[in-house]
Parts: sequence; structure tokens; C-alpha cells
Amino acid sequence: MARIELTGIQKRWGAIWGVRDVNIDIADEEFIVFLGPSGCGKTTTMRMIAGLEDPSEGEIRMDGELMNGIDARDRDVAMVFQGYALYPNMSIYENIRFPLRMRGVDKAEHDTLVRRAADLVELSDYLDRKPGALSGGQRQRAALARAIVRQPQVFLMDEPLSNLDAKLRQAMRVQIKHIQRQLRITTVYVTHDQIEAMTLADRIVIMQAGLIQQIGTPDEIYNDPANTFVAGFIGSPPMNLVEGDLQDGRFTAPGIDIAGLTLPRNGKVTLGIRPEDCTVGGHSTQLKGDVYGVEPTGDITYLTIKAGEKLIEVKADRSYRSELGVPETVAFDPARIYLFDSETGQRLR
Ligand SMILES: Nc1ncnc2c1ncn2[C@@H]1O[C@H](COP(=O)(O)OP(=O)(O)OP(=O)(O)O)[C@@H](O)[C@H]1O
Repeated sequence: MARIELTGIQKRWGAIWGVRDVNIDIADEEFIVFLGPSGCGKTTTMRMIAGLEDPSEGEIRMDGELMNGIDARDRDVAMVFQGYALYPNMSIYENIRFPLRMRGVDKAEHDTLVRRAADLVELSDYLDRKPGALSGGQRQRAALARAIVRQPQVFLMDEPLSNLDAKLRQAMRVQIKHIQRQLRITTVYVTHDQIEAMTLADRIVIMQAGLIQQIGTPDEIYNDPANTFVAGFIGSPPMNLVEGDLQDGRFTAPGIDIAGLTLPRNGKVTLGIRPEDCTVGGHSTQLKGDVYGVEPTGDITYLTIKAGEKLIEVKADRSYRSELGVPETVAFDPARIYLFDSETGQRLR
């Protein structure tokens, strides 16, 4: 159980900035995911919570207690990393037990705790094996069990699934979320994978270049992106963003003409529309272009249309087929159209 408060956190090494002005109040039992591209400051933020880095400025508190300057070993956190960091010569049993020995937990409790943790991650049948004799997913589960075993106040996970293949990642996501809910341990998880962030998080913190761009629930981040960075980072494929001209509520760009956008502003704006909020065909005059790519995947067909010089991504019906270069039209759901300031990227509508 722990609430974690980061207030005015900055980290720099000489002229290099890791993070600038990070403020976030993480509730007890919350699952928080830091999401952003490489180098945005996610790991640095997590390392400061762990006590592996000191902030240059700002305060870190756990349950109100100031953590600045307190050694990592004296913080009640457990970490899981991408590289599992299991000891190759120890059995899985001994690997999971290791933190109990390090923390001086009463020996009489070890066996029960190790077996309970192994059971939670479904590794009970593998306790006698060495890490080398396990699959990647099983090793990752062993690393998870080692973090779980002594029930810390906080879990810190840095891209723990990125070594696994897509199918295993999905299975492990479900397992991690399930275990976190069962144990009710505050969890901070770092990833650059938006699906992981959307599926795991109570709240997502989106970062870019050391700055927090938005903090919100997955629904808020998806439905109410604060700016073009967030809009373009979430979604698969992400939101289409088209620069154009707005005059008296009518947006125009090459191949695109949309009326009825109520905004008390004229001039250059960026229009945003998600691929899943577009409908192909019909008598739409909103977008006219040529088919540039068609990708059937079974349950959905991804269609790329070239309008002017811009490629627009559309999620079409699974049965949609066409030939390259064929003229096509697209209609936009008016309630799902976003407008952003083209200069600042900030959301206008
Ligand atoms: N020890 C260090 N010395 C100098 N600069 C550093 C150090 N650690 C990180 N940085 C810089 O701080 C910035 C943030 O790094 P960080 O590792 O937090 O990014 P990240 O978002 O976790 O990226 P990735 O997904 O690639 O791990 C980067 O520009 C990085 O080069």
C-alpha cells in the first residue's frame, strides 16, 4: 500500500535533460503506466522512484514520507526489468526466494511465500529447474514471482514484456493486470507500447522530451487527447492529422471538404480523425482520393487513401476490397472530428 507523489521533479546531467517538471500524484493501489517514445524520460522517472537516481530538483514522497536521498534498498519497492536478471546457477525456487533472504525475512516463512508467488504466476511445476531450462515467458513469470514474493509496497516494471513475442505479451498482460488487482500493490509500469498502456493502466502518463503531455484514464487519452502528440501516439493506426484551412466552420485541404465545424476561429488548423471513425464509400463529398493501399487482415481491412499528398488511414469492413488507384470517397463521423492549433498542436475542439 503506497501513495506516490512526484512534485516539481527535474533531472539533468549537465546540459542534458532527462525530465522537466514532472508532477503526478499516484494513488494507493493504482496502476500507472508511463508511455512515450524512446528517450522521453520514462525510465529516468521510474529510476528516481526506485531510488536509483536522485532528482536534480523536486520531491518524491511515498505515503507522505520524503524519499529524496533514501537508498533504493531502503525503499519498499520491487522491480521487474526487460532482461529478467535471474541468477542462472540458482533454481527457480532459489531465484524467487532470493529477496526473502536479502531482506532477512524469517526463514520459517520462506517456503510458503515462494510457493504462493510461484502459484500466482503458474510456475509451481518448474521450481526445480534452472532459468536456462525455461522459455522466455516462463523466465519473465519467474522474475515477476521474485518481485511478488515479499509483497512490496510498490512494483516498478520497465518494459517487462518487450522480449516476448506478441502472443505471449498478450497473455502476460492479462496475467500482470490480474495479479496486480489481486495483490492491490501500487504499480508503475514503463512502456513505449500503446496497447500495453491502454490495456494495463488505470491512468496513463504520456511523455515527450522529458515533459508530461497528458495524464488520464485510457478512455480520456483516447477520446480527449490534449494535443496532436497524444492524438498521434494512441490508436492503431493512430489518428489521421491533416493541416488545412478553416473558414466559417468549413475545413478544406487537398481532397477534403468538411462543413459544419463550429469553432469561432478562422485560419490554419489541423484536423484529426481516427481510422475507425471513417466510413468508406457512399456519396460522401468530405474526402475524395485514390486507393493507395488495401490490407485485409481477416477481421478488418486497413485502407490507405491518398488525398492530395496526404495518406489517410481508414478501417474498412472486413470484406472491403479494391484496386490501387481507384477513386474512393470517405465520410467522417462529425461527432468524432477533432481540431488542433497547427502551431502549438493544442486541442481546439
Ligand atoms: N546517465 C545519464 N546521463 C546522461 N543522460 C542520460 C542518462 N540517462 C538518461 N539520459 C538521457 O535522458 C533522456 C531520457 O532518458 P530515459 O532513459 O528516461 O528515456 P526513456 O523514455 O526511458 O527511453 P527508452 O524507451 O529508450 O528507454 C534521454 O535523452 C537520455 O539520453
